[in-house]
Amino acid sequence: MSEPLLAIRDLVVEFGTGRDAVRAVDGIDLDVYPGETVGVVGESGSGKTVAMLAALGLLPRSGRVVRGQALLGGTDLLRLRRRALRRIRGSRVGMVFQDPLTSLHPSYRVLDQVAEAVRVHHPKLSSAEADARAIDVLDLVGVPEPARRARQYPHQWSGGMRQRAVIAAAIANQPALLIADEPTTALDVTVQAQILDVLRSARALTGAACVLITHDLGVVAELAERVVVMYAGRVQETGTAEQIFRGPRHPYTVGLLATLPRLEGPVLPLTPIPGQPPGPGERIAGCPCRPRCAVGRDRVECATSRPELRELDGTGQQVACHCPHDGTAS
Ligand SMILES: Nc1ncnc2c1ncn2[C@@H]1O[C@H](COP(=O)(O)OP(=O)(O)OP(=O)(O)O)[C@@H](O)[C@H]1O
Repeated sequence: MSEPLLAIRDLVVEFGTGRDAVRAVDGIDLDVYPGETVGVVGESGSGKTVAMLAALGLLPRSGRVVRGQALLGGTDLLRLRRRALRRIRGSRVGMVFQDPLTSLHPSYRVLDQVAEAVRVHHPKLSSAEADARAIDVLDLVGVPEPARRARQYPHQWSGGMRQRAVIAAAIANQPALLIADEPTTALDVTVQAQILDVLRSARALTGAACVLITHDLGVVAELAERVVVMYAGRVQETGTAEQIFRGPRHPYTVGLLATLPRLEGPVLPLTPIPGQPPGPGERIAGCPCRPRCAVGRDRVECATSRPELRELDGTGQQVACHCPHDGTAS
């Protein structure tokens, strides 16, 4: 395999300080290879967003990286100065967040905002050239009549069209990496499939690798080649989409999959995973999944020792569990 484009190593992120510090990301490793899509899944609060924000130098003031590396093409983003990082964001890395309204400024025309994304990284372009490039990209992401529509303001666009504009701004500079954080969650169900299609074609057009952060395994099944399952700030399982969907080894992943509606076979009621994730700042001695795990709930080892992420049988699939599933059922 080639070198990873993005390699996150032992990343630890905390909010607050001293005894009140809350560890949101607790030593994760994550590799993204050129051109691939990695789905990062987990329930709300599992640390997916914070991990990526930390890697890109976008943590809110109360958050800090305690240790770790985020290597993009070998350069540690966590050691870069703000200006250098800003240059990388929007050029080598494009970002799409959940709510397009918060990514677009309400008082500027869509055209100005996409053209600005172009101009920041190509300062020598004239404004007419940047506008033309912006209109081309809006066309690529499926905005109808882009030359006319782009002169409107975000509030004149539907949610789905606004997300297309955000995707256009994210890919305008041909990034090597696209980070999409819950890109369809705020949208109407009918529009979600269209936006997934737009992401798929954005990926194909740019050849960018993609980190797709979502709590929705259905979205991951549609787009990702590899899957990382997070819980309580840690990676619990990782493997190819095929491995995770057909032979999950971590009881938590098995539970997550049971919450997925099935298109084939009898219609079964959805089974939520019983219980709640650990609260922020809760100290965990053993496996963080144990209180919600039918397999490990009463095992002493699960209560006392933290399972490390390890490869089980030479397939590349890794799991952090003392008593993994045998992988024969999903
Ligand atoms: N601004 C903040 N201040 C304090 N703690 C925070 C802040 N943002 C996140 N956290 C902490 O980090 C944890 C992980 O949050 P994160 O947003 O990464 O979760 P997530 O898996 O992306 O879930 P969601 O899908 O709900 O965003 C949260 O449970 C919370 O304890």
